[in-house]
Amino acid sequence: MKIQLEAGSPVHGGYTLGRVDGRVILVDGAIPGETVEIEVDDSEKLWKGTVTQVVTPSPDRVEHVWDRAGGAELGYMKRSAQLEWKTAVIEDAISHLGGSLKAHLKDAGLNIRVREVGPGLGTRTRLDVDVDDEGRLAMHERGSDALVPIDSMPLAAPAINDILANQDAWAGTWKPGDRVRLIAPTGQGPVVAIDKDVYRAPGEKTGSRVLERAAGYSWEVTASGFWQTHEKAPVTLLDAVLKGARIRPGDRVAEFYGGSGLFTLPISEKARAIRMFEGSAGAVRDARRNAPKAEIAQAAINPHLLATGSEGADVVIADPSRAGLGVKGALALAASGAQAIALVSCDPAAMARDVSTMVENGRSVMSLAAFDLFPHTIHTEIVTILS
Ligand SMILES: C[S@@+](CC[C@H](N)C(=O)[O-])C[C@H]1O[C@@H](n2cnc3c(N)ncnc32)[C@H](O)[C@@H]1O
Repeated sequence: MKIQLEAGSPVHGGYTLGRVDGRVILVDGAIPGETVEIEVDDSEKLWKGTVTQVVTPSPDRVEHVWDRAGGAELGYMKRSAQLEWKTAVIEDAISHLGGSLKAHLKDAGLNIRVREVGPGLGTRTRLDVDVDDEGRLAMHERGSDALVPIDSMPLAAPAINDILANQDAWAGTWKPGDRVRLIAPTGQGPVVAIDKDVYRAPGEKTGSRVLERAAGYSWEVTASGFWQTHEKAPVTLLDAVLKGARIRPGDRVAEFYGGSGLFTLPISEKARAIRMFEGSAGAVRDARRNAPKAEIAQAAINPHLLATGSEGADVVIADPSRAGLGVKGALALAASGAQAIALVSCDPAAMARDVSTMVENGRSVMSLAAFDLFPHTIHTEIVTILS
């Protein structure tokens, strides 16, 4: 079914809100204010529509930076419009899921504004791709299982694009069905990781870890493990967390979801002591090498551990995955004796729930900074400091 409507405000997931005859439709591919024709999928209770024609284009509409495959959902609008979009999505999450948080932020004079971090293209240091039946590197079409062969990906760093453009030279290194990670580390030349094997040139294996550098520190990170993907993410998040939490030399710090030690290493140099918790065995091995002064435990983090692990800490840092802390986890941190809590959230809805839970249980937001570390996508990174 085709419908024409005016696209309303953006919401979580990359949609704008549309309304027809009082019914709400989630619209994919529109910019607020545009009149668009959409193909409606009415198979679910909540209708969704995909733009088939833009009737009245927004002045913010540009040629898509990457519509060959998924991974750049907002690539059809100017970067400034993407920042406004992401800001509106965070505000919407706070209004709908944040309880009294909206009023709390207003009273504290804190405005939300997603900040641009560097250029929109050429900044991604990791790209996960598949090998198709013909041995070509490929990505999934958005919302589909179909593989599209690629020889460039504009969001990725130039060194990754060099590998994509010269992939014939790598024939024989990977095979159909492989999952391949292309990495352009900040501290060394590019590598290709296929499962546990890492290559610095076609057929030429190298060590399993890559060197990352930021803010005068360096980390060795397992190629297949987690590391922030935007080249400026480490320095941006370190700055926001370290300055925001105001860690002093006498402080005892508890860190949860510490990964390979991005925050653990600098804090272990600044604070009296840091205890870090992380679930992945590989990340824990890396973190122990990267931050030998820290006490690092491999553990499944849950509300009980958030409570016991933060006992005696002056500062708590938590950087959970997309699901966030959860209400019980946020309650545990709110009840800790820490003077400062730094929460790094990569999902606006989880952030709104976690921060409002802490605010409604005695904590105050000192700052809330949102960074566009995933340009052209729907994702944002948010650092909230609470006292
Ligand atoms: C967003 S990453 C952040 C890592 C690190 N702070 C960084 O910026 O590089 C989240 C980390 O939490 C870990 N993790 C996620 N859920 C976990 C859980 N329930 N228990 C323990 N670790 C978990 C993941 O292995 C991952 O390393």
